[in-house]
Amino acid sequence: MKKVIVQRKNGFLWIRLNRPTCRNAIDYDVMNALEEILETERNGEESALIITGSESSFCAGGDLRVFHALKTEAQAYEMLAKMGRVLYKFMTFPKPTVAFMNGIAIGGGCEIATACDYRFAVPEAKLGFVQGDLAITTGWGGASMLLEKLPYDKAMQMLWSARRYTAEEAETIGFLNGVFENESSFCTEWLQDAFVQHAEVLTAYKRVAIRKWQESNLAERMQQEIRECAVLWEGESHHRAVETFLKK
Ligand SMILES: CCCC(=O)SCCNC(=O)CCNC(=O)[C@H](O)C(C)(C)COP(=O)(O)OP(=O)(O)OC[C@H]1O[C@@H](n2cnc3c(N)ncnc32)[C@H](O)[C@@H]1OP(=O)(O)O
Repeated sequence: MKKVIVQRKNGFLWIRLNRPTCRNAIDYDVMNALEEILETERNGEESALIITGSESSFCAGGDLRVFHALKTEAQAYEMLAKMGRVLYKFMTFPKPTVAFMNGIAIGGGCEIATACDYRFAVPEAKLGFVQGDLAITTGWGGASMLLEKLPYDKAMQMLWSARRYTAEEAETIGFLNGVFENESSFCTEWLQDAFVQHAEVLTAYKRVAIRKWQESNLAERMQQEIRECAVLWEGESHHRAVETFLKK
């Protein structure tokens, strides 16, 4: 079974995270697949990219079973920086990007969504930067990207509280651009009229945004954020919190 499914529908590129038994958590195979897709599809024919999850989850963040083997700061940094590079590629993808959160979006799942230009969810989705509960920060550059997308106080509220928000609350705070009953209503009520037909207009606008992020050294800021997380990762509190989850 492919862990990441690529589909082309009505001029859009769909990426579907496909590990439903662990709520589409991200492991190394998923990171590698995403990196390859983002490289090969940069100049593809589709006008925009949509990322979603299979069955009824978007993404439960990093695969805690796999990454719990990483104990030291250096080991953690290597993994975190790898996904950080993938999310920077997402953030600076030359076309519009959309996260359609078809269910739970937790931890790194919210970091992936933050890298996208737009974020939508189904009404029953729960969303949160829960990393704080695991005694770490966002480790894939999510905080730096969130501060580009939300007003300062709203971004910090989501990060500092580590709260799980309902879709309605996440829309109110500005993390979500809208809520749709399902993928089909998202497509007919939003996606099909969202973008002009002239693809060169879409990419030209995206370059304007990307230039701003390049000039404000977003890549470097994400790296520094990843270093902060790697330091905390090594701590006892983090390892204990993950063990508690894994013992459930
Ligand atoms: C490392 C980068 C930074 C981060 O992403 S930190 C955040 C990491 N993610 C988390 O802390 C989320 C942990 N998971 C949860 O809180 C819950 O499982 C979640 C997502 C709310 C779903 O709850 P439920 O729908 O009730 O499902 P459940 O708990 O019974 O889980 C079903 C199976 O999926 C597994 N799973 C869920 N999230 C996972 C994860 N992140 N890594 C590895 N395995 C994960 C879970 O262990 C369970 O497996 P099993 O069926 O018991 O074998």
